[in-house]
Amino acid sequence: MAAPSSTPALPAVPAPRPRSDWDAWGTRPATLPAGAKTLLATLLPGRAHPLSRVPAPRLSPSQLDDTDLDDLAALVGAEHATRDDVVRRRHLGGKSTPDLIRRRSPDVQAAPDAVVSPASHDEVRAVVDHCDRAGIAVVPFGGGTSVVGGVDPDRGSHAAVIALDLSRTAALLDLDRTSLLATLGAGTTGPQVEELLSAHGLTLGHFPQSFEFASIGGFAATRSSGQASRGYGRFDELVHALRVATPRGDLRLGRAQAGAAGPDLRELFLGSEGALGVLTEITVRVRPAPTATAYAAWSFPDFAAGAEALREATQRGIRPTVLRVSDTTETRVNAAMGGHLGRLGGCLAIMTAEGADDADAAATAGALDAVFAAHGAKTRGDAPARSWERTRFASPALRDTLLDSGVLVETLETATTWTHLAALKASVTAALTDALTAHGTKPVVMCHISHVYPAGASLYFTVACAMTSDPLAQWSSAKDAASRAIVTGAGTITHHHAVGRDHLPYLEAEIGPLGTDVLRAVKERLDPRGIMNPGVLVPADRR
Ligand SMILES: Cc1cc2nc3c(=O)[nH]c(=O)nc-3n(C[C@H](O)[C@H](O)[C@H](O)COP(=O)(O)OP(=O)(O)OC[C@H]3O[C@@H](n4cnc5c(N)ncnc54)[C@H](O)[C@@H]3O)c2cc1C
Repeated sequence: MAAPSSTPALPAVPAPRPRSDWDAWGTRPATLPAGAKTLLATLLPGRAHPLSRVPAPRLSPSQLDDTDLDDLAALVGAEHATRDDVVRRRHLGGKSTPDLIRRRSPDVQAAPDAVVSPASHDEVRAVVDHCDRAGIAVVPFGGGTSVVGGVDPDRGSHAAVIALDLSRTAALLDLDRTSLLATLGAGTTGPQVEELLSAHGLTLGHFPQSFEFASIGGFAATRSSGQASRGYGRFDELVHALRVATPRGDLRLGRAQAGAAGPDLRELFLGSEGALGVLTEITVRVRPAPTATAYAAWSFPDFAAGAEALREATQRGIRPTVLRVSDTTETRVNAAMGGHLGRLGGCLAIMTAEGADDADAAATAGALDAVFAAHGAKTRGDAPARSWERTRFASPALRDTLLDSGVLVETLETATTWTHLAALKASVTAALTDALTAHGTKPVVMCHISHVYPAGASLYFTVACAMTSDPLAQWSSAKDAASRAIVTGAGTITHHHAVGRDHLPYLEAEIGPLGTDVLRAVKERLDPRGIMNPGVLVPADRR
């Protein structure tokens, strides 16, 4: 890409972007693709419980008194501290399937008592100080795309809770072109980050499926992983420095490259999920935007062969940008749903590889091809990978359309070592299948390897089944069964969705009682009154 003719001035503020609808993913309903009807007939043998959207939800009344609202308004501007129901309903929580099901309930919806939107670190600092003094819980709210209950309006033991909406902090604050470091306001969303960086011929390369709405502060607070993680690294690997506002004071972490000044305190805040403080400014490693991309796909005879091929390629150091393989069920369902992927059998693997030029990108595809062929893979050209890239942000909106038809679709993820991968996949699949079958709704359980590392990989499950008349109980028992299979099967309770409130009951099985104590001690030191996101990372009732 040619260098821009003039360097845009900093700080630079991005164009505003539409937010996701309050009760769905995205901004407009998705149409089910061709082939979905056949799939629905298989999934819904005559007992659909469709769930409609609620046009005018009833919200819990605000518990924030006039004095506190006035005080907060004085800190951020009257129009940026509000108890208005239309604003509060955009902050009811995240976007898991249970969240979307709850939004369709005619019952009163638990809402934050106010939404407060600071525009800078100093305003965040002032709001946190006020809430600490007044005993008001604070839920940092980035894009609100959490799928683990991370942005639920939980008051804990406090009288009121605010959603601290960080969208007004969106900006490119600083750019060090020499070191390739960009400092961004925490509320900058994925597309805004790329817009701001592309003006300088740069990219961050972080593309989670929630890219369109999630924020850079949220990526850091949840240790997000993007679809291009093989090429660019997980989000935590992209973070150079952080500025944090905690109830006890401010921190600036990540002064120099590769410091050995004791334990790396950035790691305390990467994955801190708003429970320790507010990440206000994030300095990330950026790269020149890619100049060439190669696309390729293969079909493996089975998942074991695909996993083994990905392991070998990764351990040999072959580094495409995106690399993933679906199991046979997911490959078949995608083929039935899409039409794009034709009638592929076996297990589909796709790859994209960025390079300095076409030959460089093609060389990565060629290196993978050589490894994959030895594992029985057949090449499938570039169309499946191009099709995946074109449609990759569109599929989550189908969840809403499927709920309309009485189909529950939800995802969950884990990671483990290559040694335990096959057994973990089998046990989680069995747990989901058994739990949902016990409800009389035999599911379709699909899985793909979404992120690969030399020592292991992540497993991403998608589950679809007919919805019962109590879909929250239905999914809760399946999720519990899967989570138990994960923690007893050498998996992590989360590879990238984070802990939130939903995974908290399973965290101690992973980090042990001492690990839980360490987290509690850090929380007590930084947030002695427990105002920060009560119930996330540390149980609210144990403080
Ligand atoms: C359809 C869909 C697809 C998804 N795909 C992916 C994926 O591919 N990869 C992936 O990693 N995740 C994915 N997620 C999960 C989610 O998008 C990520 O967790 C994302 O990082 C959250 O960003 P956010 O800005 O929306 O954060 P929010 O949902 O607003 O917040 C998430 C957590 O971080 C805290 N938080 C947010 N901002 C700050 C801040 N500035 N300071 C301190 N704490 C903060 C919140 O309090 C909360 O605990 C997906 C979610 C959905 C709904």
